[in-house]
Amino acid sequence: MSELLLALSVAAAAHKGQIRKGSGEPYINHLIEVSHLLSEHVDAIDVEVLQAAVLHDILEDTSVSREELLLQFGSKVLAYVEALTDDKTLPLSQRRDQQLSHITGESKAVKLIKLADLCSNVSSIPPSWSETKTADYLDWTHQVASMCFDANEDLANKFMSRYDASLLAAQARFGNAQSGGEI
Ligand SMILES: Nc1nc2c(ncn2[C@@H]2O[C@H](COP(=O)(O)OP(=O)(O)O)[C@@H](OP(=O)(O)OP(=O)(O)O)[C@H]2O)c(=O)[nH]1
Repeated sequence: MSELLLALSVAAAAHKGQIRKGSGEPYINHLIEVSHLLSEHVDAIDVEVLQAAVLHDILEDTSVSREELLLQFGSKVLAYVEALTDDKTLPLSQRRDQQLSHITGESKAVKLIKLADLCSNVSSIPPSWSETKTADYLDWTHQVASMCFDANEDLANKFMSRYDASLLAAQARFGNAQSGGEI
């Protein structure tokens, strides 16, 4: 318990001032949701996996270093977080290619966190996104999530129900393929 609270406290300080694109909520809410999804759907989950879930964006989006993570949380948590960290200097299409080529070979723990992250993201589509951007994002999250489905059936079902709901919401908003739209 205290280990998880330490991760939440470090993440809250590091992501201070950052907001979610979809809802405008504080970014920490997303990290809480991802760890909550894991604790709800995965039996006997290791605390290191929950800590890494809370810290999964910290190297990508804040100034916290690998050395600090190693010192405070150890090599296992650092390895999980590194596996979930994209190289933000690359263009989006290359980052996506890298994710697709790596995810199949990742550990069960990394796939669980990725699946929970995508569960959160798929039901938080920013209202400012265009039809094309929304359709592309839904397709992309489905591709990556599918590669993680073997990690946990319950979480896979959760992703699919949220994906279906978001697809319906997008179709209602933009119109579906029969009416000439892209979704
Ligand atoms: N769906 C969603 N995404 C949000 C939200 N707030 C932040 N994000 C982040 O934004 C990225 C998706 O937006 P992009 O495709 O980069 O598009 P944008 O910069 O034009 O907004 C994802 O990161 P990523 O590193 O590209 O992908 P991922 O591996 O985290 O999924 C996701 O983590 C939100 O409220 N909803």
